[in-house]
Amino acid sequence: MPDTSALRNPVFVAVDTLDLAEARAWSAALTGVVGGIKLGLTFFSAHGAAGVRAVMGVDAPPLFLDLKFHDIPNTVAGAVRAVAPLAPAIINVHATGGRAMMRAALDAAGDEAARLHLPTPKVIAVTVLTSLDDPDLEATGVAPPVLSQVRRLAALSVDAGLDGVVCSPREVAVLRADLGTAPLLVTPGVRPDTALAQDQKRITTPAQALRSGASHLVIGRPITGAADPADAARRILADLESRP
Ligand SMILES: O=c1ccn([C@@H]2O[C@H](COP(=O)(O)O)[C@@H](O)[C@H]2O)c(=O)[nH]1
Repeated sequence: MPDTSALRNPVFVAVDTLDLAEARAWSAALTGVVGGIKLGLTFFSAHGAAGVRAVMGVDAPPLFLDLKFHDIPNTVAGAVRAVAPLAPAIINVHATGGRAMMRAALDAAGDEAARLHLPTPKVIAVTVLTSLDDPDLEATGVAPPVLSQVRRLAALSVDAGLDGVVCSPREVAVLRADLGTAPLLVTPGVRPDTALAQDQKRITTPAQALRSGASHLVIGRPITGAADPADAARRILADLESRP
């Protein structure tokens, strides 16, 4: 079974590119360095399941297939069944899809993995995108602060039986206190001190995210945008190891 334990290596690199050759090169360079590879909407929309297979070599670390499904329960269940043969370690849905949709995703993931004799993927839910702040949330019709909405959706996700949530590292400490040690708390919005925030609005450093209780850190452009992605990832990991 793929090891999704964050304690061994918490960093999942976000491979966000339209270019298949570039994705393969990053994956090869980062295999053995990072704890996992995250493929999301950019890559999957361009290359689909065949692209995922091309990027995930035999030695590749666990796959987080970040497709953020958000639809009615029957449709999400179908999408989950469709990606199950790719053997992702983690898949996700939007928590705002509601309890029945999250249950449908969970059930489909378990049933299809069993049918295919594959390990069951962890199913987690996105709470509030890390690119949103309080005014952005309010503009969507949801009352701020973001933290309240994150707590509400995280509680709903765990109550629905999901394995954890995607949140910003800024919410992790509160969610650990709310939910305990079991749920995966997967955090994008992670930026080393020297990196630009870019379109991320709720960020912390990798060390702060881990110290707060994140189980997995999703880091994309600070690694893939570097001249030497493997070196950038090693620096982040060395920094994490050097801190108590
Ligand atoms: O709330 C969310 C959910 C998912 N993401 C994804 O994580 C990576 C972050 O990449 P960076 O380059 O480190 O910003 C990206 O693939 C997003 O789709 C997120 O950022 N926030």
